[in-house]
Amino acid sequence: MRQFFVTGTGTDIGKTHVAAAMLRHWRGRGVKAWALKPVASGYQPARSAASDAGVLLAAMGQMTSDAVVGRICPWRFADPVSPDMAARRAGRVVPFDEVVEFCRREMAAADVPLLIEGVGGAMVPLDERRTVRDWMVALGLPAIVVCGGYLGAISHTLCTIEALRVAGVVVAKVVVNGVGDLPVPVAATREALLRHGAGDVVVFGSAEWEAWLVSL
Ligand SMILES: Nc1ncnc2c1ncn2[C@@H]1O[C@H](COP(=O)(O)OP(=O)(O)OP(=O)(O)O)[C@@H](O)[C@H]1O
Ligand SMILES: C[C@H](N)[C@H](N)CCCCCC(=O)O
Ligand SMILES: [Mg+2]
Repeated sequence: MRQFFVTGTGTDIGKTHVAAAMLRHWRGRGVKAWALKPVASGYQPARSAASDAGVLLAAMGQMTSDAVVGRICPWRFADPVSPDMAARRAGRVVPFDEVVEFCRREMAAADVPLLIEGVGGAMVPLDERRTVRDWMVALGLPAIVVCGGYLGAISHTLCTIEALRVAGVVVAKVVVNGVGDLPVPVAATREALLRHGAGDVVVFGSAEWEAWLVSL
């Protein structure tokens, strides 16, 4: 099954960037993959093309407009904060059961590869009780965990993986997306993660990454 939940160690870590690369890979091979970004905070309708959903739609070769974005991103909130807070500020809530139901419907209908991007890191609150991790547990999809190469990334990544595993979420792949000024080469971050039991770890854009994509 080529369905994955794309999460990460935090916000701005490259979940959308990695998911878009996967979509472009499939599209380049004539495979019409699909992606969802069901819940987004920091969404500006006037800048829909620059939103996560807009970037994913572009990678799928789809037109972007606020209306089209709504198809893959039904719950959009303006404030660029944790989705529970962004929803509250808008006088709304993130309707957890509806979000899960929306994803399940899309999963059941998909006869092409499907990616579901979370929001922020794996333990980001969706409402007063539930986090992204609860959403992942409800869907039961294998996870792609995107992490960085910054100083602190190793611990953040191991903590994220631990939090997922203890809840029964299968981590299919950890993707080290080391951008910017790095304290050590990304390969060294990967080696450290491997040594400490992170599982299957690849550096984004590496030969192993490409080989994995081809194997999917
Ligand atoms: N490998 C990379 N090379 C170049 N730019 C990158 C890379 N990874 C991420 N970026 C850029 O960094 C920014 C943050 O990445 P991205 O939007 O994918 O993060 P995210 O984890 O999806 O964030 P959010 O929590 O808001 O969903 C974007 O502008 C993206 O284009
Ligand atoms: C606005 C941002 N790009 C994401 N949509 C939301 C990130 C929430 C992070 C909350 C937290 O972990 O403290
Ligand atoms: Mg994103």
